[in-house]
Amino acid sequence: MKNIKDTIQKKNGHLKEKVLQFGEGNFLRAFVDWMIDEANDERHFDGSVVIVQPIERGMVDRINDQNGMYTLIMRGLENGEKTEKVKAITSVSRGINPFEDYEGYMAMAESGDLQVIVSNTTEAGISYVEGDKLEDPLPKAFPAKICKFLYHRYKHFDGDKERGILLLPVELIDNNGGELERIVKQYASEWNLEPAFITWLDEACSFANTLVDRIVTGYPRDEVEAYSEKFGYEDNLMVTSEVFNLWVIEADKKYAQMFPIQKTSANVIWTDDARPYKKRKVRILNGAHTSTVLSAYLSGFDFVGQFIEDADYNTYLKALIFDEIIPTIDLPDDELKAFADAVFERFGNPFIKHRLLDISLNSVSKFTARCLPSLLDYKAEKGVLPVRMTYALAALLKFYDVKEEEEGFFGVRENGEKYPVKDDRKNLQFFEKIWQEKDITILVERILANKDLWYQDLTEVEGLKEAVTTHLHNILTLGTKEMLKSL
Ligand SMILES: NC(=O)c1ccc[n+]([C@@H]2O[C@H](COP(=O)([O-])OP(=O)(O)OC[C@H]3O[C@@H](n4cnc5c(N)ncnc54)[C@H](O)[C@@H]3O)[C@@H](O)[C@H]2O)c1
Ligand SMILES: O=P(O)(O)OC[C@@H](O)[C@@H](O)[C@H](O)[C@H](O)CO
Repeated sequence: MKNIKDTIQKKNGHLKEKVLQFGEGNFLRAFVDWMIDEANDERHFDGSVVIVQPIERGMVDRINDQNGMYTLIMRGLENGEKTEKVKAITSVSRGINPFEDYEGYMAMAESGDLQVIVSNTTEAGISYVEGDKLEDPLPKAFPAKICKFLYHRYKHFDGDKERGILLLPVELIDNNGGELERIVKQYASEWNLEPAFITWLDEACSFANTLVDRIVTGYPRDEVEAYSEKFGYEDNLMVTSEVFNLWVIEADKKYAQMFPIQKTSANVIWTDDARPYKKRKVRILNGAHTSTVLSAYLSGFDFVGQFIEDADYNTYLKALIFDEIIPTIDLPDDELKAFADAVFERFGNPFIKHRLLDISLNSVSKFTARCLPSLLDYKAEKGVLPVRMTYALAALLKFYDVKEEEEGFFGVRENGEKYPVKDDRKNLQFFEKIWQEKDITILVERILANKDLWYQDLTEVEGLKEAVTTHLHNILTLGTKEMLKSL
């Protein structure tokens, strides 16, 4: 069977390369590149995307093998009706591996066509790494790479304010644009770059805070053959997602003219304040994922859709969202409830097979960022601890009862199956060691006291140690699901 590149005509081959994208993962390809594809189809943008691989191991070769093209399959319910929309995405002009083609990568800094930089380097990407230098061809930290790239551009164009860049990081951390800007400036100061460069960053560039929302389930492993048959071509980069999409961008409205993706059917909001949207989404949708999937996986489920169908998990999740998370968010009640109802519908999407093990990746930092704020706010407001959220923390501890083997760290679920646990190696080593402790009270105390995990000593939260110890004890004796039913 022929490949997509030999079957589909690249309709936008003539476009100017206006966007540089750090990250070649499923999410960006099913979200940003799709929006740009729509904007090109409707002749609002006329720009293509150059994808840069942010870390040494990646897949830009595979992207180039397909001439940047791939198929996006969007599936879901619209007004209760099942819907499937298929689109061959042709907005990506090419991929660059900067570890192999440094010149090609830096040439982009000199491009007069370039207007926008998008990034998704996971929650780990926007961070400071000590020791990165301007002389390093590719500094390790992503913000250091950006600082060097922008400095090169600034020098090349002699500080021309017309050559600034709109930066749109989509990493799911608080204040993503602000953080990227802060660390870029930290490197600029450490590297003694001239003050005029900082002025250029301030006046010609914009680091926008953004919030993204779309469930992207990636390569449809089990359905690839059927889809290839249907499309009449082979595509190694097929990606599946839900139909729902939302991109909230906090930036000056002038940028909406330059990058007019809101003119398409994509759901894009340009705003002065993205924080309420972010809080609502991260606490309700991502918080619900992280507080449920570990327990559900231990109980024997593999996909989100399965636990939504289960009466006990459904009841647990409703109470968790409506009684424990929503009261901690300061937004109109009807808006929050509408969003939560939509999340239930999205989790129950009959087409979406969202693997619990995929969602479980890096659950410690996810719990800290996505669940802990709700738990602590609830305690502060009501004076008592939220029972389901504390249960979720106990389930996390059980999920991280791991042992290291040659291929990584593994836990064992209640049906005896082994499962991989993926997280920071230091965290996993800590959990392996601590689980040798047989006294549950001591075990919980040591885990909650570890500030490297939670950025604070959780034993200082009144009653938390006791609540988690009781839940964990019951999980170990009654079983994860039996314990959940009793909440
Ligand atoms: N899949 C979704 O439903 C979804 C939705 C919204 C946001 N996201 C966010 O997108 C991120 C990636 O998800 P995906 O589905 O594209 O995964 P993926 O595995 O397909 O892609 C991961 C991407 O992250 C990059 N990356 C990994 N580690 C990095 C590091 N240390 N520094 C810099 N870059 C790094 C990789 O190069 C790759 O481009 C997740 O962290 C998630 O928070 C995902
Ligand atoms: O993608 P992660 O691994 O950061 O988190 C897992 C899910 O919670 C996440 O992918 C959601 O599906 C997504 O954030 C929806 O917009």
